[in-house]
Amino acid sequence: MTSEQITKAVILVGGPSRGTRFRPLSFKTPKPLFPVAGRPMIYHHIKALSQLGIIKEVLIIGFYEPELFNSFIDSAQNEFGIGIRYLREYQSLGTAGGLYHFRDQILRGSTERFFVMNADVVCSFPLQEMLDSHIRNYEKPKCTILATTVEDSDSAHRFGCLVKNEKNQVMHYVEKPESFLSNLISCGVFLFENTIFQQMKNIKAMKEEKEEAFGLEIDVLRPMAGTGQLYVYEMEHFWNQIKTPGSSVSANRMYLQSYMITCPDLVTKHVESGAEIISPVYIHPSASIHGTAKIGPNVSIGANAVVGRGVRVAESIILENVTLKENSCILNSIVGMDTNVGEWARVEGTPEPAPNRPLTTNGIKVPSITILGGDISVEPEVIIRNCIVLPHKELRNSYHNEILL
Ligand SMILES: Nc1nc2c(ncn2[C@@H]2O[C@H](COP(=O)(O)OP(=O)(O)O[C@H]3O[C@H](CO)[C@@H](O)[C@H](O)[C@@H]3O)[C@@H](O)[C@H]2O)c(=O)[nH]1
Repeated sequence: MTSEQITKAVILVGGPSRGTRFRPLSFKTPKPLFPVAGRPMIYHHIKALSQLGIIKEVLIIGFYEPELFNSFIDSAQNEFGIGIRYLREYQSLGTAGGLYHFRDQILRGSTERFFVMNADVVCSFPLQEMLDSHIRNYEKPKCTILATTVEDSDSAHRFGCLVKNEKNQVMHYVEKPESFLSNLISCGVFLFENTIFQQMKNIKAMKEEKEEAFGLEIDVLRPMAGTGQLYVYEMEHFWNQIKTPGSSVSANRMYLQSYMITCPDLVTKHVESGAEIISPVYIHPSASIHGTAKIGPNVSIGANAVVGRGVRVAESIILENVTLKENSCILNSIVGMDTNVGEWARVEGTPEPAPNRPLTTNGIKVPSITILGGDISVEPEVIIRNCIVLPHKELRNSYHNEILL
């Protein structure tokens, strides 16, 4: 086997009925295109795939309207020189259902094997290492799963949990187990041999009879555990899920910090006005930053944003067409597009302590990052702290720990 035989990759993006925990940020932009480190979430997947140098085509599979992806696909094809297509499921077919439905497209051109990546992960994507171990070390793998160890055993139950042997073969796989199985979890990135579709054919027939959803993890991977065909590649660098808006702020930080070392062209080192930049930061070239502003660390600022005199921004994502007026301060927050923050206003949150915890406890909102959903006006001098604000609001007073509908 040689690595040249790899030709394809699939990114599973789901559709509008999924990713509800990501609201209000997914109202205008589909979650897979939400900007993290200044680029759409799945840009980072495609960038990593392009660095392998052998991927001929990336198929984005989901049940969003195809038009939503057109301009992203055009610009990513130009940048990376890889064919990229969006394939739409007529309805949610499940994580294996979409793959199986489009198997002819995936296999077209004699595809030997293909990556499958969940869209909603932030990851250092050690794809070359994963591919090398799949090819070199293993006897007869049908699939290799990218895995990582979570330190906090209490959170392992939110993922696919794996038990492996000394040959890195998966002996047990349980998707989101009710009781503790293992700290080794699936990162939602897989490498399949093309023969997987023969296996899927039989399972699919049974599923159709029962009219059940067809899931990659439960229906395909779990039965492969203990058969010697399912392997694991354990990664060392950063990985996380992006389920909540808070996790997109951590994802922003992880990509910016990593690009500062691996890809310095993707971060901004200085701006013409001479504003103080505390790296890592990404600022869109069309944004205007006053020379007395102080930006960073871990900030991304979108197109046409205007950042005024004396503004302070740290640990935040500022989307396009946002205006931050004189001496306003934004910390641990996401400011949605077309928002205006008045002079001396403060928008601040609390870094997410534990991802996926409930929004409220006993009816009281738990402190978290602040999210201004978009098209919001924050009047001068008000303080918005630990709040989630839905779009199209005028905030004339200060609010703490509230969800403003
Ligand atoms: N095309 C398509 N995509 C889908 C569908 N359903 C979900 N997806 C996409 O498939 C990915 C997995 O989503 P979920 O099914 O919601 O699973 P999860 O809770 O994120 O858990 C998965 O990822 C974890 C790592 O982040 C894994 O640990 C876990 O085992 C599993 O693979 C996401 O990118 C989601 O958008 C579908 O019907 N069709």
